[in-house]
Amino acid sequence: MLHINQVLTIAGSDSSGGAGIQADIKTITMLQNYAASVITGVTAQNTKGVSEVSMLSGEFVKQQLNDVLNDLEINAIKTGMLGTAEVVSVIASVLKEREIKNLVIDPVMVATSGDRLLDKEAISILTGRLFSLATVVTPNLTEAEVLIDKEINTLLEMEDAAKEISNLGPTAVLLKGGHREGKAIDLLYYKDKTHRISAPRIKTENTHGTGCTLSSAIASNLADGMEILPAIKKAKDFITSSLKNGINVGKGRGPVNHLWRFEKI
Ligand SMILES: Nc1ncnc2c1ncn2[C@@H]1O[C@H](COP(=O)(O)OP(=O)(O)OP(=O)(O)O)[C@@H](O)[C@H]1O
Ligand SMILES: Cc1ncc(COP(=O)(O)O)c(N)n1
Repeated sequence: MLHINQVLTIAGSDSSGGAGIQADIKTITMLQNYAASVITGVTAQNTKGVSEVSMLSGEFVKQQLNDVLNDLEINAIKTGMLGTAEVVSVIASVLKEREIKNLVIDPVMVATSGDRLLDKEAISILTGRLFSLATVVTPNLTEAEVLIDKEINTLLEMEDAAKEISNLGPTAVLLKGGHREGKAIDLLYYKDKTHRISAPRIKTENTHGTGCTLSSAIASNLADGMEILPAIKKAKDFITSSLKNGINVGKGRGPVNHLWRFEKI
């Protein structure tokens, strides 16, 4: 019987299919792993923005999570849109109790369109209770600015920020530079060292779901037993390729898109 590694995404649904749970399942599947999904909430959303968010109760999220973890052999977990303090609390309690090994936290706060996806009061619970369980946290520039309460402009400021965020307890911090100009440089702070993970900037409007795709790819690579640095580098190659293949779906920022050409190593 074929063995397949199992990856769980805990995130919200994007009705237009480009970000959130839908992006995660596509990514994990493309990387030839099995995707389970605990849904935290549902967004009414398209490529132009989010019109409505409806969150599930903490209790119902907990039930989904326990049902999955009681049955499947999950090798890695990624979290995306968590929405409320109640949901973040429940997830932190369950994951702490279960001693999860490979946990990637994408601290989704605001969609590219500017719509809020995490309540303000949930941020301190996210940083105080979930970050310390994480293998990697993957803030974008705006999220990092909220986390350290400082503006970040230069690469050196990005380095300092990644280091400062690592004080919140994750094993590694990948500060994404997708929203800057020039090369797409992400900064990894891991084991007291900074690494610049760089790729050419792809000229495209179709960037919906880049953060979700990157964090799912990292989780999937960790599930395969890869170490943190190669798992992140391979995920960066994956998102760069998926950006090159972005498709014109919808009238706003279209989704990234994957080609069937990634062989398992
Ligand atoms: N135009 C681009 N060309 C190349 N790489 C990019 C581009 N835009 C984003 N990236 C890369 O995509 C990944 C996601 O980064 P980004 O900063 O966009 O995260 P995000 O804001 O969380 O994503 P999202 O836009 O989905 O919210 C990073 O590796 C980043 O460097
Ligand atoms: C359900 C959900 N989760 C995450 C994002 C962030 O992705 P993006 O910043 O690309 O809009 C989103 N838009 N929707």
